[in-house]
Amino acid sequence: MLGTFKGLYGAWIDHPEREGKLLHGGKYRICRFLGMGSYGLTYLCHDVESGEEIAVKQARPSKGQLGRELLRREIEIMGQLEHPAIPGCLSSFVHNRRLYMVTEYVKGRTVEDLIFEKGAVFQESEALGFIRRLMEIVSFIHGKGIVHLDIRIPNVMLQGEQIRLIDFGLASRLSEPSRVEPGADEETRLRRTADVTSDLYAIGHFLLFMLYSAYEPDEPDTDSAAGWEEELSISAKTKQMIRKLLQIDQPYADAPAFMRELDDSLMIQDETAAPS
Ligand SMILES: Nc1ncnc2c1ncn2[C@@H]1O[C@H](COP(=O)(O)OP(=O)(O)OP(=O)(O)O)[C@@H](O)[C@H]1O
Repeated sequence: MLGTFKGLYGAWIDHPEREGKLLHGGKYRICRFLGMGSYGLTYLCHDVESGEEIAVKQARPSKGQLGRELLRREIEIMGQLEHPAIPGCLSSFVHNRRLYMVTEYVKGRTVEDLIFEKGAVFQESEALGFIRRLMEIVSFIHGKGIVHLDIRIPNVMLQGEQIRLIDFGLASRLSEPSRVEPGADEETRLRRTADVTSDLYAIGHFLLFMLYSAYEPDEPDTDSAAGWEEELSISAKTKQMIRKLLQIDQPYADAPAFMRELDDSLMIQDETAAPS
């Protein structure tokens, strides 16, 4: 009974603000609710004065102090990451005792939408090329002593030809003590430990999603028990890189170690593709 009540109360207080509502003393107008994450509610807003589109994220009221704390961290971390591929954190404000973060709005599509809604297909060389560009961003973040810890296809967007990485809600400083609970499952430990190998592990899964976009089963609609290594027709080198990213084999020590191998592999692919 208490659980049901808590659930209903949470849904009620997390209800998104209405379109047209003015925030921050009339500075921003809500255009559209973009979505609810584990800890935040995000809106597309207009800056009333400049007419510019911006994204405004609010901590989910039902998450209380933890939600506010995580948003405060996200604001701090995003403030340290000035990079064309990362939406800039423009400001933050408190409205009706609630904390909000203002960032650039990315007008594009997530890789998740591209694959599952648009039916985009990434062949091996395209997927590797995309990952190489994404790794430039990941490597920049790591260089700042930060790990993203949530690199997934809904958090990587394509704006025109440019890749943009969003959602730093779980990002962490490399020096921070781990926030993974001692009894956490293996997958959580691999993804969320504040270490560069966690982002590389996530990149391994990201690459698999891209490669599966081109996968055509021999018999459609039958669930195969085979794993990715049997199902995907990809080079032995790509398989080897994925095994290291997923920590099946000795993992890469850092992003540059993976990028060096990736560059070699892309060069070999180019040479093989070039007409003789
Ligand atoms: N700067 C941005 N520009 C464009 N869309 C954004 C931006 N930030 C977030 N979004 C979109 O807003 C929605 C909600 O994002 P949010 O980060 O709050 O949660 P989430 O990514 O859905 O979930 P979680 O935080 O649990 O991973 C998502 O659809 C996301 O693509």
